[in-house]
Amino acid sequence: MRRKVKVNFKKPVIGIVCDVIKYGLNGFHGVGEKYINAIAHGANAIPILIPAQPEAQDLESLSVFFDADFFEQLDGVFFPGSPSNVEPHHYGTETSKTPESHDKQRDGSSLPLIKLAIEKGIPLLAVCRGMQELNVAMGGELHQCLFHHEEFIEHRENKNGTRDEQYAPAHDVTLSPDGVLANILGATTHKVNSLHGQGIKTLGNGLKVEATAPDGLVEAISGNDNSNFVVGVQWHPEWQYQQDKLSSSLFSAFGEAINQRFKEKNNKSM
Ligand SMILES: N[C@@H](CCC(=O)NCCCC(=O)O)C(=O)O
Repeated sequence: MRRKVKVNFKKPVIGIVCDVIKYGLNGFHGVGEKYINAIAHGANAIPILIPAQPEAQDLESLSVFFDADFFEQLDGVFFPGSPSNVEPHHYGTETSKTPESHDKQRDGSSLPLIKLAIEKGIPLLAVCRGMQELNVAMGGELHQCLFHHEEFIEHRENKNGTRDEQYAPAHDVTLSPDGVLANILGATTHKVNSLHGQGIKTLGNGLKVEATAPDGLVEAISGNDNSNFVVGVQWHPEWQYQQDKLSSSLFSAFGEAINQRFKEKNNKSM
């Protein structure tokens, strides 16, 4: 029988789900560095990278290790951005317009983990692809190519721009006056960066709109049960988060939510 391993960390721990990236013929599990930085220093938590669990070319399924018992020991979970797209069959569309950009293993990790985190009350923050996953996990649909729709402004970055140019503020968002983001910012408009080709088409169950772009596209969402921290943003708050009030406040608010869970867990086990 497998024994339950309990680790007592001195600080809150946030699990970050990995992408699976192919280098040559081999798969590597990884997370963009700027996300790890913002979780560690912006949310003040130990970042732990969670490998994708579904079986693959060189991997027997890891679900026996990364199960509900494991995830319940985390203080928070973070779903970072990625150039890959959620496979559309997860939201009821069989034909993919971007078949070259999928990451089946990440889908197979993120989507069940989002549902588990919400069910178990584990604080959750999701960025860009992560926000799209949050919507899909809750039964929502995505536009596969926003740029095929005339009603939307250009939400993609200029691929020829420098990194600073690509992550520079690109358009305004209007924050819902009674939402989590407006509350932590103390204002209802903000300028955000924009580096995505997909976007929310229909909203998932149990979610509410936190922010919209000038073209009406949903730019941020949250759980409509205020008892737990569940937030997803389409932009990239992790980019130079210290220099932007909404970004730094968002990571601090996530940090406060996970710290609260950390303290409650420690009190229970005393
Ligand atoms: N592929 C999706 C999601 C976009 C996204 O998450 N981009 C991240 C880019 C790299 C990074 O900064 O981590 C879409 O195009 O909508």
